[in-house]
Amino acid sequence: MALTGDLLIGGATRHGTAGDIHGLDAATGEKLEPAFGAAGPDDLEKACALAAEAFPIFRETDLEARAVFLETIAQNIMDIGDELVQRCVTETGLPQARVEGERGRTVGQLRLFAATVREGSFLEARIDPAMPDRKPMPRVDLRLRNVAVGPVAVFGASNFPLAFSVAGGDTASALAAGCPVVVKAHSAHPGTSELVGKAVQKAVKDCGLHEGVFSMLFGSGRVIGQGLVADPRIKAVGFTGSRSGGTALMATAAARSEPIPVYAEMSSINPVVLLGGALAARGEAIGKAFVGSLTMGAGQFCTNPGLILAIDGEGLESFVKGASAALGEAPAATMLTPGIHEAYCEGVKRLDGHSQVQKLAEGKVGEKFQGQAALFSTKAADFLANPELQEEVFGSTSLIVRCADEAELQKVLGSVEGQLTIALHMEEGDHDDARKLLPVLEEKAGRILVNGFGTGVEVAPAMVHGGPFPATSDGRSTSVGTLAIARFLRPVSYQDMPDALLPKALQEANPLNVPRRIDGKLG
Ligand SMILES: NC(=O)C1=CN([C@@H]2O[C@H](COP(=O)(O)OP(=O)(O)OC[C@H]3O[C@@H](n4cnc5c(N)ncnc54)[C@H](OP(=O)(O)O)[C@@H]3O)[C@@H](O)[C@H]2O)C=CC1
Ligand SMILES: O=C(O)CCC(=O)C(=O)O
Repeated sequence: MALTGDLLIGGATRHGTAGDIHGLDAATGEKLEPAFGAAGPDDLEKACALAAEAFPIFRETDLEARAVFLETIAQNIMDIGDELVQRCVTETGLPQARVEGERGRTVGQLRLFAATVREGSFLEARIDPAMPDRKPMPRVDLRLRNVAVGPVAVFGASNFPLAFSVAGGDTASALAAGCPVVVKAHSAHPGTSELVGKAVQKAVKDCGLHEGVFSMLFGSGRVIGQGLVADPRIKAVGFTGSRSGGTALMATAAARSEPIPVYAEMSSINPVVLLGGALAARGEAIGKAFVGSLTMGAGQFCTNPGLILAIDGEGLESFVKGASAALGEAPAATMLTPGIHEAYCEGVKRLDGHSQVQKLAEGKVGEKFQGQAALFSTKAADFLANPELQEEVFGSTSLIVRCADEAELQKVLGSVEGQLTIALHMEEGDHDDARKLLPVLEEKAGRILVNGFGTGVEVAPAMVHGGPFPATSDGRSTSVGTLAIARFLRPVSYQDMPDALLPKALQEANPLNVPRRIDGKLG
């Protein structure tokens, strides 16, 4: 399919006239064709108007029809074939196998949401039947279900050009909830975005849905992205990216005359705690495994292990030995954009130049836009005294914090900001120490994992890919897994509503056959 660089506004395509955006070859920095036309105010207006028009119809689509729509998107993405993989590899510098794997994850995610919609428990249907004879007061008939919140703005992420982008988890969960979506495409992979966007647009048509269910705009975040979040027809936002971008959108959403929720996944350094028994038993092996996680995808994962915590001693030295040896062999890797590469190099330079930080090891030197992995170390007291050492360096760099004892380890954990993940490495003999740490780990992170690393998030019902600020803007939510749908739903209660007027999910005969909690019990 020849790329056109057009905006997708409902069922139409049109070339934006507010400036040109070019994808870049991530490996060389060269401009790629075609030029993508940035959206202007009229395009934004049209996309939001169509989304608002589609909303009342789309939110009441049959569950089966909505599930088929999600499956059709998945199939249409697969039908693009190799062209999608090749364009994505060129625009992002990610290896082909990774892009193919991510495509599998993306379509798997869409199909999982289709199954979630069919199953129906996301509606949270509850019925508390009337008790006319209750004394001293009769009880009213109360019925509750979730409804979609309204049109959702989705910001594609640079580092997961498929799974967290145009048809990624935010879009899939918003559509599953019954919300039309307007995507602000990430300028780092516009060709990939157009191909996937057209697959979604075609699915809307294939399934006979209102054209306003999906639109996609190119343009600068500060202009078109801000305009989208400020538009009164948008009722929620999904975002994955930088802390500065996420917090800017939170401020815009909060300043509206009708404030709306922003679900932004932003900054996390994902502490890895190495307990004594594990270090003694297999410190070197953990060090080697850690480098695998650190360098995966050039370290451009929000779950990247950016902080290692352990009590100083022989065990930690064996970890350092294993990690340093593996890191020395780690090839440099092309980063997503020249800007992200530059930010990474600056971050590494900052750590390298810090008077309280020592460099322990480096990966192989690379070419122009390739990131060289690095491992640093500092003392816990210095880490506590220098809060800037907590700042995320987005890429393959990590900092070891050497603690004097358990109390200092607890103190360091208590000082870190909210995280997506915290990993514990332990043996059975470490259970007592781990038990003492669990309360602070629960307070700090959305996912606590054992003897592993946070990279490579499973898309599953029990997954939490979230965490307290700044990991996300709302630690009560997840952007991965079936629970992600809850971000785009709100409960409505119906009191003494005649059966004929009730939504199907709450009618006495349960015509949708959805799970319901009757008088507090699942029936
Ligand atoms: N923790 C994580 O998961 C991730 C963190 N990052 C961090 O972000 C840095 C830059 O990467 P990038 O992916 O471009 O992330 P950004 O946050 O810069 O961009 C993400 C999206 O938000 C838009 N945007 C950025 N700033 C604003 C703003 N003030 N108002 C409205 N929209 C905005 C961007 O548009 P436009 O590009 O047009 O400005 C883009 O579409 C990385 O170096 C890394 O530090 C990146 C990816 C993931
Ligand atoms: O680790 C993963 O698979 C997902 C990571 C992620 O959400 C991100 O890097 O933005």
